Amino acid sequence: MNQQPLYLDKLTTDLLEPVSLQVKPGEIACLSGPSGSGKSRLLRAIADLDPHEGSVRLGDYTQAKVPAHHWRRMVMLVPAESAWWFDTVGEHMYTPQSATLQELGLEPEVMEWPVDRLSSGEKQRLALVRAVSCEPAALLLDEPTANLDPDTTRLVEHWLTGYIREREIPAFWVAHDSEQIERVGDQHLHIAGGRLEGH
Ligand SMILES: Nc1ncnc2c1ncn2[C@@H]1O[C@H](COP(=O)(O)OP(=O)(O)OP(=O)(O)O)[C@@H](O)[C@H]1O
Repeated sequence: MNQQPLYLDKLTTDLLEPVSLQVKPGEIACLSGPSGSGKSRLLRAIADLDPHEGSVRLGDYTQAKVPAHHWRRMVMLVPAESAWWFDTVGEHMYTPQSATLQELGLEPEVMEWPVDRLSSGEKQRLALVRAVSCEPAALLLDEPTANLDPDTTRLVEHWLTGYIREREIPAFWVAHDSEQIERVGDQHLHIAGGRLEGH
C-alpha cells in the first residue's frame, strides 16, 4: 500500500484554479498562503471531504472509485483542530503506539487519560499518533505544529519527517513559518490570488 505517489489532476475547488501536480513517495509538499486562501479546503478536497472537480489518485487508486471511508483511511487528513468522540485517548487508536508516544514526548499513561483533560498541544500530537495508528498511505497535515512550543515543534518535525521518509508515503504539510518550510519541505507550494504556484 505504501510507496505510491499522490497525483492531483486538474483538481479544482471553488477557491482555486485547477491544480495538477505529483507528490512522490517519501516527499513532503509544504503548502503556504494567506489565511482564508483555501489551504485547508484543498486538503479536504484531496481527502474527499469537500466537493471538488478533477481527480486525485494514489498510485493506481482513483479517489472517485474508492469508497470514501476507505480513501480517507489511506489518504489521512490530520486537521488543525482534531475531533475526539470517545471518552479516553486509547479508545481512538487502531494499533498500539507506545514507541511513537515516547518519541513525541508523551507518557504511556496518556492512553488512559480522558480526552477532556488534554492540552491543545497534547491533542495535536495525539491526533498525529491516532493518524499513524491507521497506517495511512498518504498524509495531509494541516498546521501540525500550530499549538506547540519551539522544542516540541522540533521534536514533532523530526518524528514526522522520519516517519514520512521511512514509510515512503507522500505528504502535504500546511505551514506558515518559512523556516519550518525550509527545514521539512521537499517542495514548496504557495497559494496567491486563487492560484497554486511552486516556489
Ligand atoms: N464549508 C464551507 N463552505 C463555504 N466556505 C467555507 C467552508 N469552509 C470554509 N470556508 C471558507 O473558505 C475559505 C478558505 O478556508 P480555508 O479553511 O481553506 O482557509 P486556509 O487557507 O486554510 O486558512 P487558515 O490559514 O486561516 O487556516 C474561508 O474564507 C472560509 O471561511
